[in-house]
Amino acid sequence: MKLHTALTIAGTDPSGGAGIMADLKSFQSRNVYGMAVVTSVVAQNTTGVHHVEHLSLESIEKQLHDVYSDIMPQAVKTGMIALPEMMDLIYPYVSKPIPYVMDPVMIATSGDRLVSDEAVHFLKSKLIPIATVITPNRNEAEVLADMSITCESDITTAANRILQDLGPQVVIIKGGHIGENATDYAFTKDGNVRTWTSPKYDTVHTHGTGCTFSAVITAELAKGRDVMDAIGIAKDYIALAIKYNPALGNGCGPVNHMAYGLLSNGPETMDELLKNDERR
Ligand SMILES: Nc1ncnc2c1ncn2[C@@H]1O[C@H](COP(=O)(O)OP(=O)(O)O)[C@@H](O)[C@H]1O
Ligand SMILES: Cc1ncc(COP(=O)(O)O)c(N)n1
Repeated sequence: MKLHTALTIAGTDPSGGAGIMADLKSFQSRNVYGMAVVTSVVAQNTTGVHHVEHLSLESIEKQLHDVYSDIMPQAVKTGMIALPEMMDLIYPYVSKPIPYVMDPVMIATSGDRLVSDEAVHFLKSKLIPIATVITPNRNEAEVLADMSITCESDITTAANRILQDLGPQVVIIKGGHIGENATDYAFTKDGNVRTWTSPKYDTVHTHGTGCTFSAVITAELAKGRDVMDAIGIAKDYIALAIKYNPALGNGCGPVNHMAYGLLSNGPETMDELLKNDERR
């Protein structure tokens, strides 16, 4: 049975809620073979970030080489890339002709900063221009567009600035931190705009929502799905994952990666997968 393949390049979360751990859970839930290159080892849990150790450039390079020289991913995402030197190293790998989803991770849900100012500058000048999709939350969009976002028209202005000045194909401004509902806005380079709305669940358990959302998009792009369809699936997935969160930990807990598969009639039952396989 053939599986689609996706790679995440990001930091870790030993408590399993965010970073690489959330990405691999998302890939697996969407029936995609997940691979992971670790950039930084982060001691964190639902209460916050407590220690960060960056891996050496040599280690990151060797991990990237071992993946790309053996199992070529069909889509790649980046999460926490804390230092500009790491971005330099990663750049040639994410510029390969496969979809590249960039989650411009800057600050954890707990409020802890995860990347340096210099890295943000590099993110803007180097990685975002080659991204297929970028998925900033409100704060990240404010930094990228260099303006504050307080209403819907600010979202449009910020997205247009990001598209024009930084040049990704699609920018999704996530509404987890804006408005009464959870509305996400996607703007494409060729002028399309789409929104997806779910109820905003009144919960503190949103640790790893951004990682999960962008990882599901990556998994769907690895299958060759259209970007807008991929975003729609990611939106349904994250809404159910938050709604049915397992309420773990003493702080902002993780989401439920089992919810979407169990509760939605997703297109990919095992039967359908096997049928697809026979057709190949
Ligand atoms: N309380 C919530 N209820 C429903 N959806 C939410 C909630 N918080 C975030 N989301 C959704 O989760 C996804 C990640 O958004 P967000 O939390 O803004 O990202 P980040 O984790 O990067 O801050 C988006 O699709 C957003 O709309
Ligand atoms: C290693 C790592 N990467 C990213 C996040 C952001 O998490 P969130 O998805 O809650 O914004 C995190 N807390 N840790």
